[in-house]
Amino acid sequence: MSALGNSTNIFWHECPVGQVERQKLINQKGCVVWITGLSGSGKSTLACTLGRELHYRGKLSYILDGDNLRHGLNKNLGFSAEDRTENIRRVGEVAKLFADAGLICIASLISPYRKDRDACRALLPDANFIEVFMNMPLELCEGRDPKGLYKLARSGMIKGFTGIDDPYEAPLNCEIEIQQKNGVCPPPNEMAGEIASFLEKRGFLQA
Ligand SMILES: Nc1ncnc2c1ncn2[C@@H]1O[C@H](COP(=O)(O)OS(=O)(=O)O)[C@@H](OP(=O)(O)O)[C@H]1O
Ligand SMILES: Nc1ncnc2c1ncn2[C@@H]1O[C@H](COP(=O)(O)OP(=O)(O)O)[C@@H](O)[C@H]1O
Repeated sequence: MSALGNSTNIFWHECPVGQVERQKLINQKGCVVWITGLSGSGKSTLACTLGRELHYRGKLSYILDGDNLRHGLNKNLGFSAEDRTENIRRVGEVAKLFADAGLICIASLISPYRKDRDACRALLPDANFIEVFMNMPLELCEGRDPKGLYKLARSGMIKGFTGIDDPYEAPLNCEIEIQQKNGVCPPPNEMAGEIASFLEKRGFLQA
């Protein structure tokens, strides 16, 4: 019996079919690929390309995209520091469940605060949390501006926009950092291939 947060008198129920059994069934190991970076840095594009690459290889994955989750699970949250922290906490917990189910969970969120990303990492065995930093310059992201949000932020119509008047804390010890090469952003399939190779080498693509 334990007391956690606001819940008291709660019990953990073990089930005979666990993560190991599920992983054997689908011949892969559950983990979380956490993609962080500025708006417009290419997180969602990379998440989808990696999902497709894993699908081709016969591996089950699921994408948790910040923008999409704010249409449902997180629709009561805004962009204050507290709400972003709660957003990341919830997604970290959901990602942990997907990894426990045996899936390769691809989370793509700005996740601007280091302590929040580290808290998600701490929910899993360290090796099972693969942090990918989309290290693209603000000028590139702002130049892309596919949703016109940077323009609105510059004009003051959006307050607290990450990279403009709200902070982004770059990872200090991420597993994979993606940068421009000779001033050019690598194509999404090249980045996805790099992550898939990492997963293969670390043994996640077999049980
Ligand atoms: N103030 C502010 N700052 C940053 N981003 C904003 C803001 N307002 C709206 N948006 C849109 O919300 C998307 C980011 O959602 P996330 O859940 O990933 O953000 S966070 O991790 O909680 O910071 C982000 O999507 P991406 O461009 O895909 O990153 C924006 O489209
Ligand atoms: N590797 C890439 N090279 C060139 N353009 C890209 C690349 N990745 C994404 N883009 C483009 O950049 C814009 C932002 O990408 P998106 O994946 O929506 O970023 P985020 O999810 O970080 O906001 C889109 O218009 C997308 O087509």
